[in-house]
Amino acid sequence: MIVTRGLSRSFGRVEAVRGLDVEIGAGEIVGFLGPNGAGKTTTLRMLATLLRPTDGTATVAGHDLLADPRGVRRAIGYVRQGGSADPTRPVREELELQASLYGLRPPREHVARVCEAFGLTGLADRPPAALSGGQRRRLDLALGLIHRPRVLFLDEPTTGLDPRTRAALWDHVRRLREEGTTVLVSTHYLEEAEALYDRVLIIDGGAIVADGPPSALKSRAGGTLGDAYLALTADA
Ligand SMILES: Nc1ncnc2c1ncn2[C@@H]1O[C@H](COP(=O)(O)OP(=O)(O)OP(=O)(O)O)[C@@H](O)[C@H]1O
Repeated sequence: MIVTRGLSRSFGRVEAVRGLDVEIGAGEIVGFLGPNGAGKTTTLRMLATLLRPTDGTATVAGHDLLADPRGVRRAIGYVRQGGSADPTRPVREELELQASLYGLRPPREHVARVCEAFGLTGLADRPPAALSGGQRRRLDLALGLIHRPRVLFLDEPTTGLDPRTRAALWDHVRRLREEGTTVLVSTHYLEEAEALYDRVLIIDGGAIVADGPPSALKSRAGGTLGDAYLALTADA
């Protein structure tokens, strides 16, 4: 579902992502871990066609990033770190607009269900500017999921969420797995990676330093996933 070959991106002299070769199958839920500045966001932005690779290539849901970026965009949802909601448009309208951008005319009930799943029902008439940080994050997630993408990229989705909303997001990701959605999630929460992800990719200095199920990384390190992470990544 996601295949990268030598995918690379430099910013001037900074090699943010260096020759990524990764294959992620349909329905896999993959955690993307790594220190600050390791290259996670840069990778996700390239896969979402928001940033052009300086070298290498990738396909997402069978569409080539460079040859068919529109095909990629139609197949994916992308929830970026800062969120992308229009601060002035009320939540319900924003969700309906997002769905229509993907050619969907969802019945009101679908939008209502998504609002319910992310605790937005009572907030649907408010603009994002009038939401708390965590409520806005929930809207970002709802916007990324409303059109039921086959591939979902989540950039630190649970940062700033309260424990209940975080648990609700986890439930949602488990449901997506049952529906066969492929999800690549960057996170700094190791307990989340252990509880939720089939597989973990650890990136450091722009290169993948580990790739496998959390249990395999733990047994290789002879300790916790935290021990494995610390052994595999360099001090900043
Ligand atoms: N627009 C840019 N111009 C110059 N350098 C950039 C740019 N965007 C990212 N970088 C650099 O590329 C490297 C990778 O950054 P990236 O945002 O991908 O890291 P990350 O793993 O997502 O980090 P974090 O966990 O802090 O979100 C860093 O050294 C960063 O400073």
